[in-house]
Amino acid sequence: MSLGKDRYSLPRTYKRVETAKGKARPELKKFGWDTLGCADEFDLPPLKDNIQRVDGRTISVDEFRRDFERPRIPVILTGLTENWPAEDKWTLARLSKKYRNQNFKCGEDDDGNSVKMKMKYYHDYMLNNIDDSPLYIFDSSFAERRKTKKLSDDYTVPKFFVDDLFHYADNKKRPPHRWFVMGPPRSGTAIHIDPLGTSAWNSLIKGHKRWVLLPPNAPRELVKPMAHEKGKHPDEAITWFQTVYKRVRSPGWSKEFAPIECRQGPGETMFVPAGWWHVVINEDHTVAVTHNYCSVENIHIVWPKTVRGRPKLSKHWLKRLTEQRPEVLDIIKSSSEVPLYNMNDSSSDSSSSSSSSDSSSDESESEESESRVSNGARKRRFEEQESGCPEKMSVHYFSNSLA
Ligand SMILES: O=C(O)CCC(=O)C(=O)O
Ligand SMILES: [Fe+2]
Repeated sequence: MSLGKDRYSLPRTYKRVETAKGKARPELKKFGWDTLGCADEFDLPPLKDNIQRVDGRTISVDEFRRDFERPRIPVILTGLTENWPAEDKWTLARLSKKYRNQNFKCGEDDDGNSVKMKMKYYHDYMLNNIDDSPLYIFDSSFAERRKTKKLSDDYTVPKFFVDDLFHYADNKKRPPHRWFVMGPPRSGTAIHIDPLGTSAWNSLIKGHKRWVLLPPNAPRELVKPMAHEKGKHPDEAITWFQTVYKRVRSPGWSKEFAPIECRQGPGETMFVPAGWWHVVINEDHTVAVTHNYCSVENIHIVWPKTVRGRPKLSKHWLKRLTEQRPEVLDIIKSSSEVPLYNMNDSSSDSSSSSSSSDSSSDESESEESESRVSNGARKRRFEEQESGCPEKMSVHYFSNSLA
């Protein structure tokens, strides 16, 4: 059925792709990656675009906070990428030339290690694969690697998102927060809530993404594929769009949990407020950048989750915020589930958390480099916390709650 080696342009692509696939999704070895024939048959239902769009060039930061960030309303900001070098530089042709021999993360193995592929092979794969749910570049260390860090000069963090309070934590200690994202049609991100109560922005440079967002209080049993819907790709966007999508669009779906949907086009920046479920599928070849952040508007959500999930980081962060942003302490105090004075107490790791392995999860992520910088990895992105967050961050951050 599949053309195998002949499908690709470069002589080594087939081998490299097979190796990456074997690590990222060993369970597909027997079943195969293109067995469902989605490349031939899969069509998304007609679009019902009902998201608000606002011109990012004319709305002020205060207006954005008042109208969208504070009330946690999703919105697409237009016009923000207008002068970004990425507009010219992030074509497939230019990226695949400039970063030809650089490795990018396109998956994660069962032990949480990044699965990487050289850009030249990924590019060939991206253009020529017929996989049902293809490998997806979701790389959070691009800005830290000598030969790929220039990518971060190609865009500017929009003014609405500049005040990221995690910025006060040491860069090595803070959770992964930025991802270079590139993938073919049918690749995407399964339904999830972003980790640690962070909000996100996602600027699309090339191609089109279909998004569905559901409110934070939508019941997880209804928004995630049920056992009989999971099939061979239980944690993939394509499965969601083939199953749950019908449910959330049916007349029986509660108005309270009404979906917000759109097709995001080039130059559009999606704002995903803290706590919202979202699922994304690429309609064509896409290139994007996304950041997660903590601001004065969501720190009341981020703080208690960080204390639980990342106790050691929370102490370090509190110290820095006390020194440099004392005005946010009141918000922290009123959102905190434990008295802040307990935070210096050596017993607080266990007393402040729901699980005795909190501190070890914090230890394991605070130093290591590979998995802490990883997102996009199938595993990391989809493994869930008790509270229902699959991860943009490494699975190691949350090993406490995955147990
Ligand atoms: O562009 C995408 O695939 C969505 C990414 C996303 O939701 C995430 O990284 O949390
Ligand atoms: Fe997300």
